[in-house]
Amino acid sequence: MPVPAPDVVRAADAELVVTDLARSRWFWVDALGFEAIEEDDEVIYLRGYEEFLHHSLVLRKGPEAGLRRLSYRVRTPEDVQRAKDFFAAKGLPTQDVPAGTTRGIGEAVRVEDPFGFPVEFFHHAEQGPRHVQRYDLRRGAEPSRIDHFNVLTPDVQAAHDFYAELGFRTSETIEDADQIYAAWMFRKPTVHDIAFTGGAGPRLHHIAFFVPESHQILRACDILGSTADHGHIERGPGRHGVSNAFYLYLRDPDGHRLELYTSDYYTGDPDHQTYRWDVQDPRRRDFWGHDVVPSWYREGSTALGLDGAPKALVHPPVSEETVHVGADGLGVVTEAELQRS
Ligand SMILES: O=S(=O)(O)c1ccc(O)c(O)c1
Ligand SMILES: [Fe+2]
Repeated sequence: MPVPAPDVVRAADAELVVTDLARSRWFWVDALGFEAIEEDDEVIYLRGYEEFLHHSLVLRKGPEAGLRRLSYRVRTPEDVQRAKDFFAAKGLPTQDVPAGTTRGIGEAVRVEDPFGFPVEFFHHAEQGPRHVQRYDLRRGAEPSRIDHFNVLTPDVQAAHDFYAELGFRTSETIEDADQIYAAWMFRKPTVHDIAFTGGAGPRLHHIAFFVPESHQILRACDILGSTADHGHIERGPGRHGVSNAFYLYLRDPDGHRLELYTSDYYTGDPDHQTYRWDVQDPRRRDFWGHDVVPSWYREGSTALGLDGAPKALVHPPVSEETVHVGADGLGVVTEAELQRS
C-alpha cells in the first residue's frame, strides 16, 4: 500500500550556516535590505516585507559554510506525520524537530531526501508583523518573500521523478533527446518551489527571493556598485528564458548564492502544460542570449546531512555546460576539464 505524500503548500524557509555573522548581517540586512526580525550572537532571522510568517531565512553561525535545511510548509498538522511516514517508508533518514527549534516554527520533521538534501516539513508557524505596507521600513532591494530553492544534483531525471511522487508538477525543463538537464517544479501556483540543476551534488545552487519589480533588482546593483561591493554580483541583471523572470544572482560573503527574482507567471490551473526548452536554445537561460558565467554552473554550497556533516559529492556523467555551445560562449568543455576546475 503506497504511503500518501504530504500536501506541500510551498517552499517556506531555509537555514544557511555562515562563518562570520557580522559580515553576513552587513550583506543581507544593510546592503540587500532584509529585516533582521530576531537575532543574537549565534543566529539572525531575516524577513522580507511581504512575508507573513515569522521569517524568510535563517543565518546560523558555524565553522564551515553550508546548507542546513530547505523547509516546506505543509497544509495540515497531519501532513507533518505524513511526510515522516512517506520518507521513512523509503528507508530515508528522518528526525523529529521539536516546536521552537526554529523560532516561529512549530514541530517539524527533518529528512534526507534520496539525493542527500536536508529537507524539513512543518505546519504550525507564527504570523509575524504585517509589513506589506510599511513603506517607511523598506530598504535596499526591498525583498518581498522567499520564492524557491534551486539545487545541484547529478541525476535531474531521478530528482524530478521523486518530487513528482511528492506531488510537485513540472512547469519547465531544459532537455534534449538523451536527457533532462534541468527541471522546475511547483506546488504554489507559480513557476517553481524547487528546481534541479545538473551538476555535482548534493549542493545548494541558490535560494531565490521575490522582489516587487525589476527596479528593485537594478537598485541592488546600484547599491553594491556605490560601495564598490559589485564583486558580489555573479550573473545578471537579465531576463530568464525559463520562467520569464527578471533576475540577478549574488554571492554572499560565504559564497552562498541568492537570486533576486520577479515577474514570473501563474501555473495554477489543473491542466497547466510543461514548457520544454532545447538545451541548444541560446535563449533558454538568458532570453537575450547572454553567456552564463562558468561559476554559475560549477559552484554551489555544501549540503549538511542530518548529522551536520558535509555530504560527499556525486558527479554527473554529462553536464549542460559540456553540451551547450553558443550563448554560453564556452565552446565544448570536456567533463574531465570541468572536474579539474
Ligand atoms: O537560468 S534559467 O533561465 O534556467 C533560470 C530560470 C528560473 C530560475 O529561478 C533560475 O534560477 C534560473
Ligand atoms: Fe532561481
